[in-house]
Amino acid sequence: MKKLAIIGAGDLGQQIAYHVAQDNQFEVVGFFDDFAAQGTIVKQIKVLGKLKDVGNYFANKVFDEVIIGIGYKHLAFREDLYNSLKNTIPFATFIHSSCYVDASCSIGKGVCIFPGTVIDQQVTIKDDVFINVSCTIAHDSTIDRHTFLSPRVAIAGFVNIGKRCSIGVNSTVIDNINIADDVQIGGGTVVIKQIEKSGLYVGNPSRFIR
Ligand SMILES: CC(=O)SCCNC(=O)CCNC(=O)[C@H](O)C(C)(C)COP(=O)(O)OP(=O)(O)OC[C@H]1O[C@@H](n2cnc3c(N)ncnc32)[C@H](O)[C@@H]1OP(=O)(O)O
Repeated sequence: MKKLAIIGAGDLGQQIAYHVAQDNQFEVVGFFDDFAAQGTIVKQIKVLGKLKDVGNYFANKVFDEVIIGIGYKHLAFREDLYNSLKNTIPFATFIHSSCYVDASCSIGKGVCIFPGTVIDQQVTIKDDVFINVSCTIAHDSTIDRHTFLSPRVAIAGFVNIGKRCSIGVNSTVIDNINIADDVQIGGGTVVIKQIEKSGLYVGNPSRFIR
């Protein structure tokens, strides 16, 4: 079994560690976190070091692959971190075994998909996307890099979601919609029109608030 390290020992990192271990896909060997002391035990998993230490631990074969457990409030940081490591450290792709992902889909590196998600035909999920529990992504849609889907997001067919977007819990995006980069969607939002500029959108139908 491959050995996995997780960057971020906070809530999201801990949830990833739980699902990965419970699903028996990787052996989780430790966290890297700039805000937790080296050697601290978090949910029975050791903090191996800071982010600057990732390369050394990989060189010493402590882990085989890494995944990022940094949440939706820090997507630009996530992108920088991913780009700084991607040429030297292998990123894991974790798809919980309870998900249905059609064989025609393309799933990038560093992608993490929590239990119960359904992804239909010809969907593209680019690198470092995080998808929380029970999302539905219908056919021919694309989720671009470093985007975060909260629980139970529903995305219809032929939808394109940009980079570094955060889609709130239980939101809906109807078919043939394009959402720009750096868009944040509040919980329960219903998107029925194109979103062409970055910012925060809420409500049914969605409206720009800032
Ligand atoms: C496993 C997990 O937990 S993953 C994380 C899941 N979490 C989420 O999905 C959270 C999504 N976050 C939200 O929905 C938040 O309300 C945000 C980010 C949209 C806005 O938060 P804030 O910046 O604090 O905005 P604030 O609460 O001041 O609201 C601004 C206005 O938008 C409205 N508003 C805020 N959120 C929503 C919403 N989800 N739907 C409709 N209206 C909303 C407010 O009523 C307010 O309207 P008003 O100016 O007419 O009074």
